[in-house]
Amino acid sequence: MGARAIDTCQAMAGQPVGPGLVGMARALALVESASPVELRERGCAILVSCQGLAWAECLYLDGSGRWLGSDRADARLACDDFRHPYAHAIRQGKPLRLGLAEARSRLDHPDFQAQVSALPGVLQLDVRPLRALDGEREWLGTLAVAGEPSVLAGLGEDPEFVAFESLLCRLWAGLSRHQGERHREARLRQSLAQLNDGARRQALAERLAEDLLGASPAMQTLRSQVIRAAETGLAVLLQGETGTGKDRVARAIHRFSARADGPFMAINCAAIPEALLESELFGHAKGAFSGADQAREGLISQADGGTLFLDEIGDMPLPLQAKLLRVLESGRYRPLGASEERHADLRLVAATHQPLRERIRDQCFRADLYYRLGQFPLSLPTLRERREDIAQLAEAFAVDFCSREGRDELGITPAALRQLRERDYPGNVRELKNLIDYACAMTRPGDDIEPMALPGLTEAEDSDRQEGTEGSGGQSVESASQVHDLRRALRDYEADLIRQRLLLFGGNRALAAESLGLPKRTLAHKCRQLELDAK
Ligand SMILES: Nc1ncnc2c1ncn2[C@@H]1O[C@H](COP(=O)(O)OP(=O)(O)OP(=O)(O)O)[C@@H](O)[C@H]1O
Repeated sequence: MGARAIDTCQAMAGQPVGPGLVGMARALALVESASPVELRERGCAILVSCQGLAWAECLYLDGSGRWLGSDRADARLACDDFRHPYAHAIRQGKPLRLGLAEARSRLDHPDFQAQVSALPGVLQLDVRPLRALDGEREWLGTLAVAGEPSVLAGLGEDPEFVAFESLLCRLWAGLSRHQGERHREARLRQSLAQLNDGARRQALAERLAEDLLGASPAMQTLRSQVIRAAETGLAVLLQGETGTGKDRVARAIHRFSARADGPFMAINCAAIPEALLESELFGHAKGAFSGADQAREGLISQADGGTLFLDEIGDMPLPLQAKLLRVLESGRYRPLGASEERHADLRLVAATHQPLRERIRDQCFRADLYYRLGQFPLSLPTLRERREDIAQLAEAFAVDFCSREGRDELGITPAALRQLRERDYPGNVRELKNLIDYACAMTRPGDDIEPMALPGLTEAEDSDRQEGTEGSGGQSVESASQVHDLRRALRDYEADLIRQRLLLFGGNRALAAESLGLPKRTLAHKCRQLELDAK
Protein backbone atom coordinates (compact mmCIF):
# COMPACT_ATOMS: atom_id res chain seq x y z
CA MET A 1 0.00 0.00 0.00
CA GLY A 2 2.47 2.59 -1.15
CA ALA A 3 4.69 1.58 1.75
CA ARG A 4 7.74 3.00 0.00
CA ALA A 5 6.25 6.45 -0.41
CA ILE A 6 4.95 6.41 3.17
CA ASP A 7 8.37 5.25 4.46
CA THR A 8 9.98 8.05 2.52
CA CYS A 9 7.50 10.44 4.00
CA GLN A 10 8.21 9.12 7.52
CA ALA A 11 11.95 9.31 6.96
CA MET A 12 11.69 12.82 5.57
CA ALA A 13 9.53 13.95 8.48
CA GLY A 14 12.50 13.27 10.78
CA GLN A 15 15.10 14.79 8.44
CA PRO A 16 16.26 18.37 8.04
CA VAL A 17 14.56 18.80 4.65
CA GLY A 18 12.26 21.51 3.47
CA PRO A 19 8.52 21.14 4.18
CA GLY A 20 7.87 21.26 0.41
CA LEU A 21 9.72 18.00 -0.11
CA VAL A 22 7.85 16.28 2.75
CA GLY A 23 4.62 17.45 1.19
CA MET A 24 5.67 16.09 -2.19
CA ALA A 25 6.39 12.66 -0.74
CA ARG A 26 2.96 12.61 0.90
CA ALA A 27 1.30 13.73 -2.30
CA LEU A 28 3.14 11.04 -4.24
CA ALA A 29 1.96 8.37 -1.81
CA LEU A 30 -1.62 9.51 -2.34
CA VAL A 31 -1.37 9.89 -6.12
CA GLU A 32 -0.05 6.33 -6.50
CA SER A 33 -3.25 4.86 -4.97
CA ALA A 34 -5.08 2.59 -7.38
CA SER A 35 -8.51 2.69 -5.74
CA PRO A 36 -10.52 4.81 -3.30
CA VAL A 37 -10.02 2.17 -0.59
CA GLU A 38 -6.24 2.27 -1.04
CA LEU A 39 -6.29 6.06 -1.09
CA ARG A 40 -8.19 6.25 2.21
CA GLU A 41 -5.84 3.75 3.85
CA ARG A 42 -2.76 5.62 2.65
CA GLY A 43 -4.17 9.00 3.62
CA CYS A 44 -4.89 7.85 7.17
CA ALA A 45 -1.49 6.11 7.48
CA ILE A 46 0.28 9.31 6.40
CA LEU A 47 -1.73 11.43 8.82
CA VAL A 48 -0.88 9.12 11.75
CA SER A 49 2.81 8.73 10.87
CA CYS A 50 3.60 12.28 9.69
CA GLN A 51 1.15 14.51 11.51
CA GLY A 52 1.56 13.07 14.99
CA LEU A 53 -2.05 11.90 15.27
CA ALA A 54 -3.07 8.89 17.36
CA TRP A 55 -5.71 7.57 14.99
CA ALA A 56 -7.35 8.44 11.71
CA GLU A 57 -10.11 6.87 9.68
CA CYS A 58 -12.05 7.84 6.58
CA LEU A 59 -15.67 6.75 6.25
CA TYR A 60 -17.20 6.77 2.78
CA LEU A 61 -20.72 7.83 1.89
CA ASP A 62 -22.48 5.01 0.08
CA GLY A 63 -24.11 5.47 -3.36
CA SER A 64 -27.58 5.97 -1.82
CA GLY A 65 -26.20 8.83 0.31
CA ARG A 66 -27.97 7.37 3.35
CA TRP A 67 -25.15 5.80 5.31
CA LEU A 68 -21.43 5.88 5.93
CA GLY A 69 -19.33 2.77 5.61
CA SER A 70 -15.95 1.78 6.98
CA ASP A 71 -13.21 -0.01 4.99
CA ARG A 72 -11.93 -1.60 8.19
CA ALA A 73 -15.12 -3.07 9.67
CA ASP A 74 -18.61 -4.01 8.60
CA ALA A 75 -19.94 -0.83 10.20
CA ARG A 76 -22.85 1.01 8.53
CA LEU A 77 -23.58 4.32 10.19
CA ALA A 78 -26.80 5.95 9.02
CA CYS A 79 -26.51 9.66 8.22
CA ASP A 80 -29.70 10.40 10.18
CA ASP A 81 -28.62 8.52 13.28
CA PHE A 82 -27.29 11.14 15.70
CA ARG A 83 -25.86 8.61 18.13
CA HIS A 84 -22.54 9.01 16.29
CA PRO A 85 -20.62 12.25 15.53
CA TYR A 86 -20.45 11.69 11.76
CA ALA A 87 -24.19 12.37 11.32
CA HIS A 88 -23.72 15.72 13.09
CA ALA A 89 -20.70 16.68 10.93
CA ILE A 90 -22.42 15.66 7.68
CA ARG A 91 -25.68 17.41 8.60
CA GLN A 92 -23.92 20.64 9.62
CA GLY A 93 -21.51 20.43 6.71
CA LYS A 94 -18.61 21.56 8.87
CA PRO A 95 -15.93 20.05 11.11
CA LEU A 96 -16.76 19.02 14.62
CA ARG A 97 -14.37 18.72 17.57
CA LEU A 98 -15.10 16.99 20.85
CA GLY A 99 -13.27 15.24 23.68
CA LEU A 100 -13.15 11.49 23.36
CA ALA A 101 -14.31 10.84 26.92
CA GLU A 102 -17.36 13.02 26.32
CA ALA A 103 -18.01 11.48 22.89
CA ARG A 104 -17.87 8.03 24.39
CA SER A 105 -20.40 8.88 27.09
CA ARG A 106 -22.79 10.91 24.90
CA LEU A 107 -22.70 9.13 21.59
CA ASP A 108 -23.62 5.52 22.14
CA HIS A 109 -23.73 4.14 18.59
CA PRO A 110 -22.19 0.65 18.93
CA ASP A 111 -20.10 0.95 15.74
CA PHE A 112 -18.75 4.33 16.80
CA GLN A 113 -18.05 3.01 20.31
CA ALA A 114 -16.18 0.04 18.80
CA GLN A 115 -14.14 2.40 16.61
CA VAL A 116 -12.81 4.52 19.44
CA SER A 117 -12.86 2.05 22.35
CA ALA A 118 -9.08 1.52 22.35
CA LEU A 119 -8.20 5.26 22.36
CA PRO A 120 -7.36 7.08 25.64
CA GLY A 121 -10.15 9.38 26.83
CA VAL A 122 -7.77 12.35 27.14
CA LEU A 123 -7.51 12.63 23.37
CA GLN A 124 -9.67 14.83 21.22
CA LEU A 125 -11.63 13.82 18.17
CA ASP A 126 -11.96 15.87 14.99
CA VAL A 127 -14.63 14.82 12.47
CA ARG A 128 -14.33 16.57 9.10
CA PRO A 129 -16.94 16.17 6.36
CA LEU A 130 -15.26 15.67 2.99
CA ARG A 131 -16.62 16.77 -0.40
CA ALA A 132 -15.25 16.68 -3.89
CA LEU A 133 -13.72 20.04 -4.65
CA ASP A 134 -14.44 20.01 -8.34
CA GLY A 135 -17.52 21.30 -10.12
CA GLU A 136 -19.87 18.66 -8.74
CA ARG A 137 -19.03 19.20 -5.05
CA GLU A 138 -20.54 15.88 -4.13
CA TRP A 139 -20.20 14.46 -0.62
CA LEU A 140 -17.49 11.85 -0.27
CA GLY A 141 -17.61 10.92 3.42
CA THR A 142 -15.85 11.95 6.57
CA LEU A 143 -12.33 12.05 7.94
CA ALA A 144 -12.07 11.37 11.67
CA VAL A 145 -8.77 11.96 13.50
CA ALA A 146 -7.88 11.63 17.17
CA GLY A 147 -4.88 13.21 18.84
CA GLU A 148 -3.52 15.28 21.72
CA PRO A 149 -5.43 18.58 22.01
CA SER A 150 -2.16 20.43 21.20
CA VAL A 151 -1.74 18.51 17.94
CA LEU A 152 -5.34 19.07 16.88
CA ALA A 153 -5.40 22.74 17.92
CA GLY A 154 -4.19 24.34 14.70
CA LEU A 155 -4.81 21.41 12.37
CA GLY A 156 -7.63 22.96 10.36
CA GLU A 157 -5.53 26.04 9.62
CA ASP A 158 -2.22 24.25 8.92
CA PRO A 159 -1.64 24.98 5.18
CA GLU A 160 0.04 21.61 4.70
CA PHE A 161 -2.88 19.75 6.23
CA VAL A 162 -5.35 21.83 4.22
CA ALA A 163 -3.43 21.05 1.01
CA PHE A 164 -3.23 17.39 1.98
CA GLU A 165 -6.98 17.19 2.68
CA SER A 166 -7.82 18.93 -0.56
CA LEU A 167 -5.59 16.55 -2.57
CA LEU A 168 -7.19 13.61 -0.77
CA CYS A 169 -10.67 14.83 -1.77
CA ARG A 170 -9.69 15.50 -5.37
CA LEU A 171 -8.10 12.08 -5.80
CA TRP A 172 -10.96 10.36 -3.96
CA ALA A 173 -13.56 11.93 -6.27
CA GLY A 174 -11.48 11.09 -9.37
CA LEU A 175 -10.86 7.48 -8.34
CA SER A 176 -14.52 6.98 -7.41
CA ARG A 177 -15.65 8.28 -10.78
CA HIS A 178 -13.05 6.14 -12.53
CA GLN A 179 -14.09 3.10 -10.52
CA GLY A 180 -17.75 3.81 -11.30
CA GLU A 181 -16.89 4.03 -14.99
CA ARG A 182 -14.90 0.81 -14.77
CA HIS A 183 -17.84 -0.92 -13.08
CA ARG A 184 -20.22 0.43 -15.70
CA GLU A 185 -17.88 -0.70 -18.48
CA ALA A 186 -17.52 -4.12 -16.89
CA ARG A 187 -21.31 -4.40 -16.55
CA LEU A 188 -21.70 -3.31 -20.18
CA ARG A 189 -19.11 -5.83 -21.33
CA GLN A 190 -20.82 -8.51 -19.28
CA SER A 191 -24.27 -7.76 -20.67
CA LEU A 192 -22.86 -7.58 -24.22
CA ALA A 193 -21.23 -10.96 -23.69
CA GLN A 194 -24.53 -12.32 -22.35
CA LEU A 195 -26.32 -10.84 -25.35
CA ASN A 196 -23.82 -12.40 -27.75
CA ASP A 197 -24.06 -15.66 -25.88
CA GLY A 198 -27.84 -15.50 -26.03
CA ALA A 199 -27.75 -14.75 -29.78
CA ARG A 200 -25.27 -17.58 -30.39
CA ARG A 201 -27.43 -20.03 -28.43
CA GLN A 202 -30.51 -18.82 -30.26
CA ALA A 203 -28.79 -19.46 -33.62
CA LEU A 204 -27.80 -22.97 -32.47
CA ALA A 205 -31.34 -23.66 -31.25
CA GLU A 206 -32.67 -22.62 -34.68
CA ARG A 207 -30.27 -25.02 -36.39
CA LEU A 208 -31.37 -27.74 -34.00
CA ALA A 209 -35.03 -27.04 -34.86
CA GLU A 210 -34.37 -28.51 -38.32
CA ASP A 211 -33.67 -31.81 -36.67
CA LEU A 212 -35.75 -31.81 -33.50
CA LEU A 213 -39.01 -30.64 -34.98
CA GLY A 214 -41.73 -28.87 -33.03
CA ALA A 215 -42.60 -25.27 -32.27
CA SER A 216 -44.37 -25.99 -28.97
CA PRO A 217 -42.98 -24.34 -25.81
CA ALA A 218 -41.98 -27.80 -24.55
CA MET A 219 -39.83 -28.40 -27.64
CA GLN A 220 -38.31 -24.93 -27.50
CA THR A 221 -37.30 -25.55 -23.90
CA LEU A 222 -35.94 -28.97 -24.81
CA ARG A 223 -33.83 -27.53 -27.65
CA SER A 224 -32.30 -24.87 -25.44
CA GLN A 225 -31.55 -27.53 -22.80
CA VAL A 226 -29.90 -29.69 -25.47
CA ILE A 227 -27.67 -26.76 -26.48
CA ARG A 228 -26.74 -26.17 -22.83
CA ALA A 229 -26.03 -29.85 -22.24
CA ALA A 230 -23.91 -29.98 -25.41
CA GLU A 231 -21.77 -27.08 -24.13
CA THR A 232 -20.76 -29.08 -21.06
CA GLY A 233 -18.95 -32.38 -20.72
CA LEU A 234 -21.50 -33.64 -18.18
CA ALA A 235 -23.11 -37.06 -18.38
CA VAL A 236 -26.66 -36.66 -19.69
CA LEU A 237 -29.61 -38.82 -18.66
CA LEU A 238 -32.52 -38.69 -21.11
CA GLN A 239 -35.82 -39.77 -19.67
CA GLY A 240 -38.99 -40.05 -21.66
CA GLU A 241 -41.57 -42.47 -22.97
CA THR A 242 -40.72 -44.65 -25.91
CA GLY A 243 -40.60 -42.82 -29.24
CA THR A 244 -40.23 -39.34 -27.74
CA GLY A 245 -36.92 -38.81 -29.53
CA LYS A 246 -34.27 -39.82 -26.97
CA ASP A 247 -32.03 -41.33 -29.64
CA ARG A 248 -32.37 -38.22 -31.77
CA VAL A 249 -31.58 -35.95 -28.81
CA ALA A 250 -28.51 -38.02 -27.91
CA ARG A 251 -27.15 -37.58 -31.44
CA ALA A 252 -27.90 -33.86 -31.35
CA ILE A 253 -26.00 -33.47 -28.07
CA HIS A 254 -23.00 -35.10 -29.71
CA ARG A 255 -23.26 -33.07 -32.91
CA PHE A 256 -23.52 -29.75 -31.07
CA SER A 257 -20.73 -30.56 -28.60
CA ALA A 258 -16.98 -29.98 -28.72
CA ARG A 259 -16.67 -33.73 -29.41
CA ALA A 260 -18.61 -33.49 -32.68
CA ASP A 261 -15.57 -34.55 -34.71
CA GLY A 262 -15.09 -37.60 -32.50
CA PRO A 263 -17.03 -40.87 -32.80
CA PHE A 264 -20.64 -41.38 -31.70
CA MET A 265 -21.20 -44.96 -30.57
CA ALA A 266 -24.62 -46.23 -29.57
CA ILE A 267 -25.91 -49.44 -28.06
CA ASN A 268 -29.31 -50.58 -26.86
CA CYS A 269 -28.73 -52.38 -23.58
CA ALA A 270 -32.11 -54.18 -23.82
CA ALA A 271 -31.55 -55.56 -27.31
CA ILE A 272 -28.25 -57.33 -26.59
CA PRO A 273 -28.30 -60.63 -24.70
CA GLU A 274 -26.83 -60.15 -21.25
CA ALA A 275 -23.89 -62.47 -21.92
CA LEU A 276 -22.81 -60.43 -24.95
CA LEU A 277 -23.33 -56.97 -23.55
CA GLU A 278 -20.16 -56.92 -21.47
CA SER A 279 -17.91 -57.81 -24.38
CA GLU A 280 -19.79 -55.40 -26.69
CA LEU A 281 -19.14 -52.59 -24.25
CA PHE A 282 -15.74 -53.37 -22.78
CA GLY A 283 -14.24 -55.49 -25.56
CA HIS A 284 -12.27 -58.67 -24.94
CA ALA A 285 -8.76 -60.04 -25.19
CA LYS A 286 -7.87 -62.90 -27.50
CA GLY A 287 -8.87 -66.20 -25.84
CA ALA A 288 -11.00 -64.47 -23.18
CA PHE A 289 -13.73 -67.08 -23.76
CA SER A 290 -14.27 -69.96 -26.14
CA GLY A 291 -14.70 -68.51 -29.62
CA ALA A 292 -12.73 -65.36 -28.88
CA ASP A 293 -10.01 -66.08 -31.49
CA GLN A 294 -9.27 -62.37 -31.89
CA ALA A 295 -9.04 -59.50 -29.46
CA ARG A 296 -11.96 -57.12 -30.00
CA GLU A 297 -12.36 -53.45 -29.24
CA GLY A 298 -15.48 -52.65 -27.24
CA LEU A 299 -17.71 -49.63 -27.76
CA ILE A 300 -16.11 -47.81 -24.83
CA SER A 301 -12.75 -47.91 -26.59
CA GLN A 302 -14.34 -47.00 -29.92
CA ALA A 303 -16.08 -44.01 -28.34
CA ASP A 304 -12.75 -42.60 -27.09
CA GLY A 305 -12.71 -38.85 -27.84
CA GLY A 306 -16.43 -38.88 -28.61
CA THR A 307 -19.79 -39.84 -27.15
CA LEU A 308 -21.16 -43.18 -26.00
CA PHE A 309 -24.95 -43.48 -26.06
CA LEU A 310 -26.41 -46.20 -23.85
CA ASP A 311 -30.07 -46.63 -24.72
CA GLU A 312 -32.39 -48.47 -22.30
CA ILE A 313 -29.81 -48.13 -19.53
CA GLY A 314 -32.45 -49.38 -17.06
CA ASP A 315 -31.98 -52.87 -18.53
CA MET A 316 -28.25 -52.99 -17.87
CA PRO A 317 -27.39 -55.94 -15.60
CA LEU A 318 -26.15 -55.00 -12.12
CA PRO A 319 -22.56 -56.35 -12.48
CA LEU A 320 -22.09 -54.20 -15.60
CA GLN A 321 -23.52 -51.18 -13.82
CA ALA A 322 -20.62 -51.34 -11.33
CA LYS A 323 -18.09 -51.48 -14.19
CA LEU A 324 -19.77 -48.61 -15.99
CA LEU A 325 -19.66 -46.49 -12.84
CA ARG A 326 -15.90 -47.03 -12.71
CA VAL A 327 -15.56 -45.86 -16.33
CA LEU A 328 -17.58 -42.76 -15.53
CA GLU A 329 -15.59 -41.94 -12.43
CA SER A 330 -12.07 -42.68 -13.60
CA GLY A 331 -12.28 -43.36 -17.33
CA ARG A 332 -10.67 -46.75 -16.55
CA TYR A 333 -11.93 -50.18 -17.61
CA ARG A 334 -10.62 -53.64 -18.27
CA PRO A 335 -11.63 -55.60 -21.41
CA LEU A 336 -12.79 -59.18 -20.71
CA GLY A 337 -9.82 -61.44 -20.09
CA ALA A 338 -7.30 -58.57 -20.39
CA SER A 339 -4.57 -58.19 -17.81
CA GLU A 340 -4.13 -54.44 -18.24
CA GLU A 341 -6.60 -51.66 -17.54
CA ARG A 342 -7.29 -49.15 -20.28
CA HIS A 343 -8.43 -45.58 -20.35
CA ALA A 344 -11.11 -43.89 -22.43
CA ASP A 345 -12.10 -40.25 -22.61
CA LEU A 346 -15.77 -40.15 -23.49
CA ARG A 347 -18.99 -38.34 -22.72
CA LEU A 348 -21.83 -40.62 -21.73
CA VAL A 349 -25.41 -40.04 -22.75
CA ALA A 350 -27.84 -42.58 -21.34
CA ALA A 351 -31.53 -42.97 -22.01
CA THR A 352 -34.40 -44.79 -20.40
CA HIS A 353 -38.16 -44.92 -20.60
CA GLN A 354 -38.33 -46.67 -17.24
CA PRO A 355 -38.75 -44.87 -13.93
CA LEU A 356 -35.20 -45.50 -12.69
CA ARG A 357 -36.07 -44.55 -9.11
CA GLU A 358 -38.45 -47.53 -8.99
CA ARG A 359 -35.69 -49.75 -10.39
CA ILE A 360 -33.45 -48.49 -7.58
CA ARG A 361 -36.15 -49.30 -5.03
CA ASP A 362 -36.43 -52.80 -6.51
CA GLN A 363 -32.64 -53.08 -6.23
CA CYS A 364 -32.29 -53.53 -10.00
CA PHE A 365 -30.42 -50.28 -10.51
CA ARG A 366 -27.54 -48.76 -8.56
CA ALA A 367 -28.38 -45.44 -6.92
CA ASP A 368 -24.76 -44.21 -7.23
CA LEU A 369 -24.81 -44.87 -11.00
CA TYR A 370 -28.17 -43.12 -11.32
CA TYR A 371 -26.80 -39.94 -9.74
CA ARG A 372 -23.58 -40.11 -11.76
CA LEU A 373 -25.49 -40.59 -15.02
CA GLY A 374 -27.90 -37.79 -14.24
CA GLN A 375 -25.40 -34.94 -14.00
CA PHE A 376 -27.52 -33.24 -16.66
CA PRO A 377 -31.01 -34.77 -16.56
CA LEU A 378 -33.30 -34.10 -19.51
CA SER A 379 -36.97 -34.98 -19.70
CA LEU A 380 -38.54 -35.43 -23.11
CA PRO A 381 -42.18 -34.39 -23.51
CA THR A 382 -44.71 -36.91 -24.81
CA LEU A 383 -46.52 -36.15 -28.05
CA ARG A 384 -49.78 -35.85 -26.08
CA GLU A 385 -48.26 -32.95 -24.21
CA ARG A 386 -47.45 -31.11 -27.43
CA ARG A 387 -50.33 -31.82 -29.79
CA GLU A 388 -49.68 -28.51 -31.53
CA ASP A 389 -46.56 -30.13 -33.06
CA ILE A 390 -48.47 -33.03 -34.66
CA ALA A 391 -49.27 -31.28 -37.96
CA GLN A 392 -45.67 -30.12 -38.49
CA LEU A 393 -44.29 -33.56 -37.69
CA ALA A 394 -46.85 -35.36 -39.87
CA GLU A 395 -46.11 -33.13 -42.87
CA ALA A 396 -42.36 -33.54 -42.40
CA PHE A 397 -42.73 -37.33 -42.21
CA ALA A 398 -44.83 -37.35 -45.39
CA VAL A 399 -42.12 -35.34 -47.19
CA ASP A 400 -39.46 -37.79 -45.89
CA PHE A 401 -41.48 -40.77 -47.07
CA CYS A 402 -41.91 -39.35 -50.56
CA SER A 403 -38.25 -38.49 -50.95
CA ARG A 404 -37.22 -41.93 -49.64
CA GLU A 405 -39.60 -43.68 -52.00
CA GLY A 406 -38.97 -41.34 -54.92
CA ARG A 407 -42.61 -40.29 -55.06
CA ASP A 408 -44.17 -36.90 -55.74
CA GLU A 409 -44.94 -34.98 -52.58
CA LEU A 410 -48.40 -35.52 -51.13
CA GLY A 411 -50.35 -33.45 -48.63
CA ILE A 412 -52.56 -34.29 -45.67
CA THR A 413 -56.22 -33.25 -45.78
CA PRO A 414 -57.53 -31.09 -42.89
CA ALA A 415 -59.85 -33.94 -41.84
CA ALA A 416 -56.91 -36.35 -41.61
CA LEU A 417 -54.89 -33.77 -39.69
CA ARG A 418 -57.78 -33.34 -37.26
CA GLN A 419 -57.90 -37.07 -36.68
CA LEU A 420 -54.15 -37.17 -36.22
CA ARG A 421 -54.38 -34.46 -33.59
CA GLU A 422 -57.03 -36.39 -31.66
CA ARG A 423 -55.05 -39.60 -31.22
CA ASP A 424 -53.28 -40.54 -28.03
CA TYR A 425 -49.92 -41.86 -29.28
CA PRO A 426 -48.62 -44.23 -26.61
CA GLY A 427 -45.71 -44.74 -29.04
CA ASN A 428 -45.24 -40.96 -29.40
CA VAL A 429 -43.38 -39.54 -32.42
CA ARG A 430 -42.40 -43.00 -33.66
CA GLU A 431 -46.05 -44.03 -33.71
CA LEU A 432 -46.96 -40.89 -35.66
CA LYS A 433 -44.12 -41.52 -38.10
CA ASN A 434 -45.19 -45.14 -38.66
CA LEU A 435 -48.76 -44.00 -39.14
CA ILE A 436 -47.77 -41.45 -41.75
CA ASP A 437 -45.49 -43.94 -43.55
CA TYR A 438 -48.42 -46.33 -43.66
CA ALA A 439 -50.86 -43.64 -44.77
CA CYS A 440 -48.47 -42.48 -47.50
CA ALA A 441 -48.18 -46.05 -48.75
CA MET A 442 -51.97 -46.27 -48.76
CA THR A 443 -52.48 -43.05 -50.70
CA ARG A 444 -52.47 -43.05 -54.50
CA PRO A 445 -49.87 -40.79 -56.16
CA GLY A 446 -51.44 -37.38 -56.76
CA ASP A 447 -53.91 -37.75 -53.85
CA ASP A 448 -53.64 -36.30 -50.35
CA ILE A 449 -53.75 -38.40 -47.19
CA GLU A 450 -57.41 -38.90 -46.20
CA PRO A 451 -58.67 -40.11 -42.79
CA MET A 452 -59.43 -43.54 -44.21
CA ALA A 453 -55.74 -44.03 -45.03
CA LEU A 454 -54.93 -43.85 -41.34
CA PRO A 455 -54.83 -47.32 -39.75
CA GLY A 456 -57.27 -48.16 -37.02
CA LEU A 457 -59.66 -45.34 -37.83
CA THR A 458 -61.92 -46.90 -40.44
CA GLU A 459 -64.20 -49.83 -39.68
CA ALA A 460 -64.34 -51.35 -43.13
CA GLU A 461 -61.32 -50.81 -45.26
CA ASP A 462 -62.27 -49.82 -48.79
CA SER A 463 -61.03 -51.73 -51.78
CA ASP A 464 -58.22 -49.25 -52.45
CA ARG A 465 -56.91 -49.93 -49.00
CA GLN A 466 -57.17 -53.68 -49.48
CA GLU A 467 -54.99 -53.30 -52.56
CA GLY A 468 -52.54 -51.05 -50.80
CA THR A 469 -52.21 -53.40 -47.87
CA GLU A 470 -50.66 -56.09 -49.97
CA GLY A 471 -47.00 -55.42 -50.36
CA SER A 472 -47.05 -52.73 -47.65
CA GLY A 473 -46.46 -53.28 -43.92
CA GLY A 474 -49.41 -55.64 -43.52
CA GLN A 475 -48.97 -58.65 -45.78
CA SER A 476 -51.72 -61.21 -45.19
CA VAL A 477 -50.86 -64.78 -44.36
CA GLU A 478 -51.42 -67.41 -47.02
CA SER A 479 -54.67 -69.34 -46.62
CA ALA A 480 -54.32 -72.87 -45.14
CA SER A 481 -54.81 -74.63 -48.47
CA GLN A 482 -51.92 -72.70 -50.01
CA VAL A 483 -49.40 -73.67 -47.30
CA HIS A 484 -46.74 -76.03 -48.68
CA ASP A 485 -43.92 -75.19 -46.27
CA LEU A 486 -45.15 -75.18 -42.67
CA ARG A 487 -41.94 -73.73 -41.21
CA ARG A 488 -41.93 -70.83 -43.68
CA ALA A 489 -45.63 -70.19 -43.17
CA LEU A 490 -45.21 -70.10 -39.36
CA ARG A 491 -42.22 -67.80 -39.73
CA ASP A 492 -44.23 -65.48 -42.01
CA TYR A 493 -47.15 -65.53 -39.62
CA GLU A 494 -44.88 -64.71 -36.70
CA ALA A 495 -43.19 -61.89 -38.61
CA ASP A 496 -46.55 -60.51 -39.72
CA LEU A 497 -47.96 -60.59 -36.21
CA ILE A 498 -44.93 -58.88 -34.68
CA ARG A 499 -44.88 -56.28 -37.44
CA GLN A 500 -48.55 -55.47 -36.86
CA ARG A 501 -48.10 -55.33 -33.09
CA LEU A 502 -45.12 -52.98 -33.45
CA LEU A 503 -47.17 -50.80 -35.76
CA LEU A 504 -50.07 -50.85 -33.33
CA PHE A 505 -47.86 -49.74 -30.44
CA GLY A 506 -45.94 -47.20 -32.48
CA GLY A 507 -42.79 -49.32 -32.36
CA ASN A 508 -42.84 -49.60 -28.57
CA ARG A 509 -41.10 -52.92 -28.09
CA ALA A 510 -42.00 -53.11 -24.39
CA LEU A 511 -45.75 -52.77 -25.07
CA ALA A 512 -45.61 -55.02 -28.12
CA ALA A 513 -43.73 -57.72 -26.16
CA GLU A 514 -46.14 -57.45 -23.25
CA SER A 515 -49.18 -57.76 -25.52
CA LEU A 516 -47.69 -60.94 -27.01
CA GLY A 517 -46.73 -62.39 -23.64
CA LEU A 518 -43.01 -62.27 -24.49
CA PRO A 519 -40.04 -60.91 -22.54
CA LYS A 520 -38.69 -57.78 -24.24
CA ARG A 521 -35.32 -59.39 -24.94
CA THR A 522 -37.04 -62.31 -26.73
CA LEU A 523 -38.97 -59.91 -28.91
CA ALA A 524 -35.78 -58.00 -29.72
CA HIS A 525 -34.10 -61.31 -30.61
CA LYS A 526 -37.01 -62.34 -32.86
CA CYS A 527 -36.96 -58.97 -34.58
CA ARG A 528 -33.29 -59.51 -35.44
CA GLN A 529 -33.92 -63.09 -36.59
CA LEU A 530 -36.91 -62.11 -38.72
CA GLU A 531 -35.06 -59.04 -39.97
CA LEU A 532 -37.78 -56.76 -38.70
CA ASP A 533 -36.85 -53.20 -37.87
CA ALA A 534 -37.38 -53.29 -34.12
CA LYS A 535 -37.43 -49.50 -33.94
N1 LIG B 1 -38.64 -33.92 -32.49
C1 LIG B 1 -38.55 -34.80 -33.49
N2 LIG B 1 -38.49 -34.37 -34.75
C2 LIG B 1 -38.40 -35.24 -35.77
N3 LIG B 1 -38.41 -36.57 -35.62
C3 LIG B 1 -38.48 -37.06 -34.38
C4 LIG B 1 -38.55 -36.20 -33.25
N4 LIG B 1 -38.62 -36.96 -32.16
C5 LIG B 1 -38.58 -38.23 -32.57
N5 LIG B 1 -38.50 -38.30 -33.89
C6 LIG B 1 -38.48 -39.52 -34.71
O1 LIG B 1 -39.30 -40.46 -34.03
C7 LIG B 1 -38.72 -41.74 -34.06
C8 LIG B 1 -38.45 -42.22 -32.66
O2 LIG B 1 -37.43 -41.42 -32.10
P1 LIG B 1 -36.28 -42.01 -31.18
O3 LIG B 1 -35.82 -43.35 -31.68
O4 LIG B 1 -35.26 -40.97 -31.02
O5 LIG B 1 -37.14 -42.23 -29.85
P2 LIG B 1 -36.68 -42.91 -28.49
O6 LIG B 1 -37.24 -42.06 -27.40
O7 LIG B 1 -35.20 -43.13 -28.50
O8 LIG B 1 -37.44 -44.29 -28.52
P3 LIG B 1 -37.13 -45.64 -27.64
O9 LIG B 1 -37.31 -45.29 -26.20
O10 LIG B 1 -38.20 -46.58 -28.08
O11 LIG B 1 -35.76 -46.08 -28.00
C9 LIG B 1 -37.46 -41.63 -34.90
O12 LIG B 1 -37.78 -41.96 -36.22
C10 LIG B 1 -37.11 -40.17 -34.78
O13 LIG B 1 -36.38 -39.75 -35.87
